[in-house]
Amino acid sequence: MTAPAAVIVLSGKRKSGKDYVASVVQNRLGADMCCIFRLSGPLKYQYAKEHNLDFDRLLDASEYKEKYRMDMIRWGEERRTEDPSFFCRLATQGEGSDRPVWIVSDARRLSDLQYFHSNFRKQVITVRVTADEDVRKARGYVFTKGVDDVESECGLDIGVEWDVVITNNNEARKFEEQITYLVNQVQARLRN
Ligand SMILES: Nc1ncnc2c1ncn2[C@@H]1O[C@H](COP(=O)(O)OP(=O)(O)O)[C@@H](O)[C@H]1O
Ligand SMILES: C[C@@](O)(CCOP(=O)(O)OP(=O)(O)O)CC(=O)O
Repeated sequence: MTAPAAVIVLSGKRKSGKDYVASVVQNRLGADMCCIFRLSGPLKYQYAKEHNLDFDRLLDASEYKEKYRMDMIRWGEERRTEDPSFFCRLATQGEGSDRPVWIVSDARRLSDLQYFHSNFRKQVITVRVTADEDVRKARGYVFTKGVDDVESECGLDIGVEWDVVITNNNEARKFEEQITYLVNQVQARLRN
């Protein structure tokens, strides 16, 4: 495997816009340069297989995914307890891993950040995507006990110094400036 030049690790609460930011950044850098990896990808794949569910429907921002979220969290925790880097490793193998920029769209736990920091110390750019609660609600967020008050959503709320913070509150100009700052950070690493 060729090591990537930059690894963007995104974190943020449900409906803050992690996937949206990942695709905006990918479009800016070009799909040939850049690959989006979701830690929840291999988790959902294996969970769907074991529970006879529709993997594709677990991938989009749908009610179907929300129906199974709590149980997927529980199931994923069991795997992570055995091996904290299990999903980080699986998610970043395979198609796209030869591209120079990786975007990991969904870090949730300190163990996720530790994995990327220890394997890609110089390349990592950590990014927190934030949005106000009313904005997240307008995008479909509804507080759910057992989901929004557990590590899956709160594990990185405090104690992390993010390299970049992107505020995604439907303020196009501010959003654009922050994306440009992030893209510049990536380009600096591509030049090194
Ligand atoms: N800046 C934005 N402009 C327009 N739509 C957005 C923006 N940010 C997020 N959205 C939309 O809000 C919804 C939730 O965003 P998403 O990226 O799926 O959030 P997350 O991955 O954090 O749960 C999606 O339908 C997405 O397209
Ligand atoms: C069980 C999960 O992997 C489900 C994650 O699904 P998405 O990554 O699609 O979630 P959002 O972007 O927050 O809506 C969460 C976990 O704790 O691993």
